[in-house]
Amino acid sequence: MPYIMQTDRLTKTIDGINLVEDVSIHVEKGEIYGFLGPNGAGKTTVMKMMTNLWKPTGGTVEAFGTVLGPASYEVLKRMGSIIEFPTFYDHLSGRENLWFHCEYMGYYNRKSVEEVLEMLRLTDSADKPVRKYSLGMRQRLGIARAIICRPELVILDEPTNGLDPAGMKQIRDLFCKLCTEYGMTFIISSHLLSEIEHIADTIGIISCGRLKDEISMDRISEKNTAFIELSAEDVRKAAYVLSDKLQLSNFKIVDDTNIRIYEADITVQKISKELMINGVDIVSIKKKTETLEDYFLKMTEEVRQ
Ligand SMILES: Nc1ncnc2c1ncn2[C@@H]1O[C@H](COP(=O)(O)OP(=O)(O)OP(=O)(O)O)[C@@H](O)[C@H]1O
Repeated sequence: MPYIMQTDRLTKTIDGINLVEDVSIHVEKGEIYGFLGPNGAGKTTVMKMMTNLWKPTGGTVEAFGTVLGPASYEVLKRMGSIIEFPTFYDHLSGRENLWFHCEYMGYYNRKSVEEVLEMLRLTDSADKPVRKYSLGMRQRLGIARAIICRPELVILDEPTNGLDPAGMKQIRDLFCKLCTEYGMTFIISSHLLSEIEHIADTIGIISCGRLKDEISMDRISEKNTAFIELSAEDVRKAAYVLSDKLQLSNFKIVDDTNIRIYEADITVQKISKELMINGVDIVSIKKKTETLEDYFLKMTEEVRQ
C-alpha cells in the first residue's frame, strides 16, 4: 500500500536531547489520521519535519512517494498546513491575506477565496484587519489558508485551538466533508482524544517522543477489554484478598479507592463474596468495558506519572 505520507524512524535531536525518536507513521490517501499525544509529546516536532520546516536528525519523511529534502518545493505545494499558531499580515484583512497566499502559491482562483471564507464562516469579518480577529477567528483563517489551494494533504497542528465547542464541531464536520467530497487527506494533531475519536480513521499515539501505537479506529474498538471495577474502602486490603485469597494477578490499583480486575474467568459475585468474608467494605463493584479514553491514557501513562 503506497502511503501519501510516511515517516521512517524519524528522529530530531537538539543539544543532545531527542525530542522525538524513531517515529514511523503511515498515512493512507483519503483518510483522517489523528495524531494524539499529551503536551510536549513531540507532535509539533514531527509535523515540522513532515512539512520541511525542520530537517530530521535521523530517518526520513516521504510525501507522495518522494523523500523530502531541500528541493521539495513541488511536493510541498501539494500540502496545506498549520503548524503551531498561524501567522498573518495583521494589518491586512482576512480576505487580502487569502488572496496573497493564493498568489504566492500560484493559485489564481478568487472564487475559491470566497468559498473558503464561507466554509469557515468568516465572510462577515472578511474585510476586517486580522489584528482585530479573535483567537478563534485567526484559527479559522489559518484553516481557510491551509485548504484554499485544494491541497491533497492537509497537516494541522491542534487546529481547534481557541474554538468554542460549537465551532469545534463545525470544523470537525468540515474536515469530514472535505475528506469525502474532495478526497483530501488530513493529519490532525490533538492532545484530546475526544476531539478526533469520531472523525479519525486511524490514530497514531505519541508519548515522550516515541510512537506508542498506530491503529485503525475499527481495530481499537475490538481491542476494548472488559474488566471488573471494584471500589472499596480499603484498596490495599482488597488487593490482598484478590491476590492471596482468590489467587488473581491480573488487576491494577487505579487510585485510592478503585481497582480494575482483568480476569475473564471470575464473576462479580465470587469476588464480592470473598471480600465480604474477609471484612472488606465494598463501595461498588461492576463489570465495565474499557473506553477509548482509557486506552489512550494507558498508552500515554508514562508521561503522566
Ligand atoms: N526548539 C526547541 N528546542 C529544544 N527543545 C524543544 C524545541 N521545541 C520543542 N522542544 C521540546 O521538544 C519536546 C516536544 O515538543 P513538541 O512541541 O513537539 O510537543 P507537542 O506534542 O506538540 O506538545 P503540545 O501539545 O504542548 O503542543 C518538548 O519537550 C519540548 O520542550
